[in-house]
Amino acid sequence: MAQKKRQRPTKVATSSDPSKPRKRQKVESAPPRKVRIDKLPWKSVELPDQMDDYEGFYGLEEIEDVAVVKDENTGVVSFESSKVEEVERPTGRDEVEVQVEEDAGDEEEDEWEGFSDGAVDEPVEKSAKDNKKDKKAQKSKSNGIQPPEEQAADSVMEEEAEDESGNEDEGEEGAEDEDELLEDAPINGSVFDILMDQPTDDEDAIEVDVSAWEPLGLSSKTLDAISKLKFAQPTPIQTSSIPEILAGHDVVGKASTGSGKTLAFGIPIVETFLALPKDSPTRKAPLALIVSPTRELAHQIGTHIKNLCSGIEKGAPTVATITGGLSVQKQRRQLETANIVVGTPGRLWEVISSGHGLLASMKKIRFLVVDEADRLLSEGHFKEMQEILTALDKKEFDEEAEADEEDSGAQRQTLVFSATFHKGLQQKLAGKSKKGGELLNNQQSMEYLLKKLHFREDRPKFIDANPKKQMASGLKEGLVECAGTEKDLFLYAVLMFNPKKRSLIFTNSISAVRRLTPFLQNLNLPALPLHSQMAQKARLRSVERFTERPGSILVATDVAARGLDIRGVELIIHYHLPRTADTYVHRSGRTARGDASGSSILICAPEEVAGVRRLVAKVHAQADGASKKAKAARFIRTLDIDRRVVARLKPRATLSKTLADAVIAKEKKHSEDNFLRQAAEDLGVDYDSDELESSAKGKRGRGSGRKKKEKEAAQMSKGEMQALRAELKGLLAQRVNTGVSAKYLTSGGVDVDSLLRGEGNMEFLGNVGGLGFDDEE
Ligand SMILES: Nc1ncnc2c1ncn2[C@@H]1O[C@H](COP(=O)(O)OP(=O)(O)OP(=O)(O)O)[C@@H](O)[C@H]1O
Repeated sequence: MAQKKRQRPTKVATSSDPSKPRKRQKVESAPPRKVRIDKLPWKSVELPDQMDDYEGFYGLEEIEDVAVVKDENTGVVSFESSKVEEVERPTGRDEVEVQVEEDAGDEEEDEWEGFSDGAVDEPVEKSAKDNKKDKKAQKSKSNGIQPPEEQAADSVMEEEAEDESGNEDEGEEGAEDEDELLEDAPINGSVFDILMDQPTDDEDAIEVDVSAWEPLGLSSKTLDAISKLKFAQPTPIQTSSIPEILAGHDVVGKASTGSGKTLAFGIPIVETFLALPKDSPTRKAPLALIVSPTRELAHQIGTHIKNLCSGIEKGAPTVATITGGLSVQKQRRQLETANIVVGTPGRLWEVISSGHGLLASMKKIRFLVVDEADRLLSEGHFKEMQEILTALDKKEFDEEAEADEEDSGAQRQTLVFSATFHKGLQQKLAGKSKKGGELLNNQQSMEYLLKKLHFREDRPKFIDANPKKQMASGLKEGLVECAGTEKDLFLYAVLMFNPKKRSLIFTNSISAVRRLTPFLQNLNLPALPLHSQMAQKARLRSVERFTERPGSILVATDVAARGLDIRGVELIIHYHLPRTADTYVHRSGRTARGDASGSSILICAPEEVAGVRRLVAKVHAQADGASKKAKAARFIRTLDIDRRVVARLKPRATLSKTLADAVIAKEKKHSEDNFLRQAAEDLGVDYDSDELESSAKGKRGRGSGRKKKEKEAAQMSKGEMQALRAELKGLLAQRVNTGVSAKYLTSGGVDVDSLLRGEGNMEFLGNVGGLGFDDEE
């Protein structure tokens, strides 16, 4: 039975707000005209892959942009459409933009048309006209109007759930408010283009000698593309993985952060695509599925592979990035034509399982890549990964009929990459675990999932590109010990000792980010916040500014710990200790990427020092046979900051903290008041904050001291705050003189402002050699 469905007539976008970027222009549409229903361009509907009972749905067809009109008097039903060129081609018909037709059905676009998902790129053959268009797009970018394809790349940050105590859990999609994202989305520039350091047109022309890549057996097309990326030689993980993957093996790859893992799997995937016969149906279907735990990473990987593909003259694969926050319909369309699909598990599952034959084509992929595998195969993403893997391997009735055929899983290669693997996971992946081991007892689910990965070989090739180290070789590690209550002051001091360095400060809570950012800003430091409760636009803007402005400081939760590939991060400061050794590795991995060097400094209270040393020892455990304690001492130095200097910085830090706390307490009180007022209104009672407070009196419990302080801070008057600001300004204008020490006296004291400008007397920095604090290196 043919099912006919009436589609809502397409609205043509109009806007009263000229500042809002519009994808389509307002067009004069033809008036609706009566049409013959049997003459319309009906489209057959593909059935969902997951539907068990097809009965009654065979032959389902749909039509768009047709209104069903019932005559009130006669009861006769007729059909009207304003774009029916397929039926009756009217003469002199007003032009209707084709785009309208393409987009019909995506309801939200009637409201907002500033960005398209645009994640599928056509990386081939840019004509002069295209280049011109690109330049134009660049120009509009600087005007604040972003080309749609770039806006898509911008909408990438993962929305993490975070509890009050600041435990940030990078859960996937779900909780996201699409409307908010759409509203937030358009910002200047594509963060991921910036992150990936896209070459300019002029730079494009320069190619480097890539003979060092030749032993890997790549085609000249791929070598040319690598040459355009200016990567003269492969990194160790690329050298080891590429030939194994090209030889058809499953690979589990481990290599330190920033060591080029993306291209270690990206290059062989692209190479395999290029080697497909011209008429291979796979050229028009997905060849690889790359799953990543976070949106930003997925987009980074997508951009990275697209950059490689854009250097291929002809016939490059198309790449689609499928993450939450963007329209499912559009992503489905992109997926339909993509050869390489990168995405986060939640949205991937949502799109793949939405029907339209996508699952059937995804089942034929030749590569499944699990990036940041330890993260993807653990809590949070487990369920969605499991669903994807089950669906990819599930045989349909027609497949079952072909009993002799090999498992569909055996057709595909599985590539698993990370900088960190739990020992148990590593053993499991390498096929070496003993039955009854820790993993089996404690993580039955992971065991199950590993089986689901369905390696085609009993033992995948385990490649550990740097078995001695998880940390980048250019990384120096240090710790600063201070009283727990003085962490803010010491953070300020460490930053002062590192003038003009692009620094990333990690905290374990959103509230700490909220507090530390204004604390540092009050002290004239260029601090930017980043946490999961920020609006997406603000998050992207922070990353963008951090990327663009040398010497800026990003204060972030662990949302920034994995994968962010920002060039030139010189200093990582762990304001709060990382909760696990792996987090330490990933946080610290945001600096010293590739051949670069960088420092990682932990700020510890005395009671935290022992734990930190254990953690660092664990990270370096594989280095050699020395005792853990000896290793930790070797790898992490205690930085001996001159306490007299810190004492001189204290008055300004205290003032700044008082001001930052007051602003936050006021904001908090304001939102609490609003909440309680609303609750009282809902209950139909009067709201009296004093009454509430007096009823709470006497109930002294945990946190009451803090609450008292908060209350005092919230009550600070405008005048008092102004006075504090003036005092702080005065202090910041003064030189910080270390005074007593003959050493510093001879050096003429310390001018903090000139230090900030990178002009200070570096002797100020005290005895902290080896971490880039001084000129000794
Ligand atoms: N052969 C190469 N030569 C020089 N640079 C390279 C090479 N391969 C990759 N890179 C660059 O190194 C940087 C890090 O690469 P990538 O993001 O793949 O690292 P990663 O190992 O995945 O890091 P993480 O574990 O932190 O995610 C990127 O900016 C990339 O462009």
